[in-house]
Amino acid sequence: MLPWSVVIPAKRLAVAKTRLTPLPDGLSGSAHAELVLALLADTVAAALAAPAVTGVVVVTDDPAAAAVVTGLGARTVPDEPDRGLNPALAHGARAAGGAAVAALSSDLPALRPEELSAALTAAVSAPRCFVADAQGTGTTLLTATGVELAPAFGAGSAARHRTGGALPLTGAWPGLARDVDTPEDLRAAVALGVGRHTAALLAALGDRTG
Ligand SMILES: Nc1nc2c(ncn2[C@@H]2O[C@H](COP(=O)(O)OP(=O)(O)OP(=O)(O)O)[C@@H](O)[C@H]2O)c(=O)[nH]1
Ligand SMILES: C=C(OP(=O)(O)O)C(=O)O
Repeated sequence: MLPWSVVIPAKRLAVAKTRLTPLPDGLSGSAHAELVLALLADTVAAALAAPAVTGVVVVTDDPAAAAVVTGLGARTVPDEPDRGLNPALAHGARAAGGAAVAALSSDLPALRPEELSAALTAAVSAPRCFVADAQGTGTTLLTATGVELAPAFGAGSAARHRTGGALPLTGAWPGLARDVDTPEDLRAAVALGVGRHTAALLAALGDRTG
């Protein structure tokens, strides 16, 4: 098994995941940031627990996100060069170093460590591989072994990654594919079973709103 470095992007929590506004009336705006952070924390925790993963690098300038993910055992690097998601991922991949690097979405609360390990084990089939999201249009995992990561995340990224020569990987990894962009996605992730950070926050939000 190759030793994989996993790079996870996280822009400032307050401005991230604007499509995810499931919060009931009466909750403070900080609940949105708490939810974005819980999704990130569960993703990072699952990645760190994957046997194939030797280290996780989170690219972020958000102090709260940095505190939580370093507490879980990840490393952080500054959000440079401040030109958006793909340059940030390329920067994180260079900082991570190593011959096997993967970019992972930050919004996978139902990710299981064994799913990520299975996908990374399959990712030796080609120099660059990717896993599409549950819709089939986006990307949740992009891998590179011995070559540049060349990330092309963003709307419609699955087609871009395929056109750019990355091999699509499929497998029995529903939590890896289930990214959370909308309230509906969050419900689907909860149905799969979310990690402890997201589960605790949703329970607390339920208590706060009665
Ligand atoms: N470090 C870093 N992460 C980024 C940057 N842009 C986006 N991200 C992260 O990449 C992921 C996908 O980002 P986007 O698709 O732009 O937006 P989003 O936060 O998912 O949500 P929407 O506002 O609902 O589109 C999220 O985890 C973001 O935090 C960036 O410039 N730097
Ligand atoms: C960045 C992506 O996804 P999203 O905007 O849905 O988080 C992507 O699928 O490449």
